[in-house]
Amino acid sequence: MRTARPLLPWIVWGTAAALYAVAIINRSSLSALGPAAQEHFGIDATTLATFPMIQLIVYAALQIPVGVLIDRVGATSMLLGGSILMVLGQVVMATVHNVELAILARVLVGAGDACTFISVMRLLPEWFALKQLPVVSQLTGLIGQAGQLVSVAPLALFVSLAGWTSGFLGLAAVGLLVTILGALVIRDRPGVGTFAERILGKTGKITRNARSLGGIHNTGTVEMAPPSTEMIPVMRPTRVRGLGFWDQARRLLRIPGVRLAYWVHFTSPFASNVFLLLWGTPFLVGGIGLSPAAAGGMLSLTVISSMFAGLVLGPISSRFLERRVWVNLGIVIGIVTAWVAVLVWPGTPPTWLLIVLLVVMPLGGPASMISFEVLRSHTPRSFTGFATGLVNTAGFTASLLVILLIGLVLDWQGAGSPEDYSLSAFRVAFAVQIPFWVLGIVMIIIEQRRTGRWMRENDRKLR
Ligand SMILES: NCCCC[C@H](N)C(=O)NCC(=O)O
Repeated sequence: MRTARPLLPWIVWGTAAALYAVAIINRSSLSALGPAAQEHFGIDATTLATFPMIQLIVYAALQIPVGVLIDRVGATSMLLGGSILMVLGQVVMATVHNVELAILARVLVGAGDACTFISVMRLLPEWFALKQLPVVSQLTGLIGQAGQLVSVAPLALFVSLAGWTSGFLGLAAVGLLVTILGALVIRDRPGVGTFAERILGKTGKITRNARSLGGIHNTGTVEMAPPSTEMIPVMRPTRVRGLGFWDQARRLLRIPGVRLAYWVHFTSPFASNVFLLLWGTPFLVGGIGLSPAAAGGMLSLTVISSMFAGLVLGPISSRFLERRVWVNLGIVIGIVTAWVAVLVWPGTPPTWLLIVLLVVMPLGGPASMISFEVLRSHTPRSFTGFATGLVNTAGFTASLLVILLIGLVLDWQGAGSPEDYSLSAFRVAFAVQIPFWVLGIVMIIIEQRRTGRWMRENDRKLR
């Protein structure tokens, strides 16, 4: 039973969330620096577009391996290791002029980024009560979003003032500072030493005092109940240790709640990822006919909307546990409706409709965090890293596929470059999202039913 309300969980979380915010700054560091990057490396727009794509592919491909490693070596080590990879990536980015090495830099950034979010998510249930988790998870997403804000105007300003090399070295230095802070502050769970303590072989007073906050891991007895849907008899940590990758995957995927979490994450965030990562500005400028400045203004709506939703959805999903998947589904249906209205509108969609789209679509990001709540309710702790990696792959795979398909459909219509963009070509191209939504919605409904049946059959209650 947790006995006190100490500050340490919040300090650990705050530091981990700062590492996540820096990861997001690194992730999107090229988003406002496209022209500067083209000039620095002497590359065309197509080569520039491969940078975020490669980064995303590396990110998505590493989710499951990183999740497995988190379960083996702990979230703190992976979080700090990821941060060091991003520091190295940005140092390479700062110092090379060669495009191949710049791609290597983006691979390092993508790999480091892949370690961050799921490590932070893995730390949370060790430090917070179940009831607090939805709010703390949403706050984590919100802080990441703040990182996104920094990576747009402030970073571009900094690089334009300090120059390319100093700008990226500055970013690497910030990364190194938060990594050092993380090594001094973050602990896998109460009672376990910080990274620095473990290296030095010493356990400080704060760590020793924090033991009383711990549950299952410190004493060997279950002081804090695991999620009530946990399959304790089959999946105790001691037995799991020897399981191979495929055995773990099979056992996880046999749990309907894990599959449900996967589809929730698959369905909700891809529309806004696709829009913000690549196709939003080309659509607003080349399709709708807005000026780049007006398009930028419209895009900033997405950040505000997503941050607001992050604040609201945490308490909602904590309060309405049984209905959280329906909340997610409602948001997805809202996104689909807004998009379909834009796609079928005769002529250029009016500004109010575009505003509705740009307010509703980004709700999918915070809504996707509900998948991690669902996951937590159904996954044994010893599998959480793996399961979080698996679920986090879903939305990013969908995003990558949709990004690629939109490009292909534009090319297929002969509208693949800015001078050939047209609203009608974008309409056809953005329609590739529809089968992804249909698949996701159908699978959510199927897995939600299976999960309900599984819970009734196993006499489980959702917590
Ligand atoms: N406030 C938006 C949070 C979106 C979270 C997103 N669905 C996600 O899974 N993010 C993973 C990451 O690495 O950022």
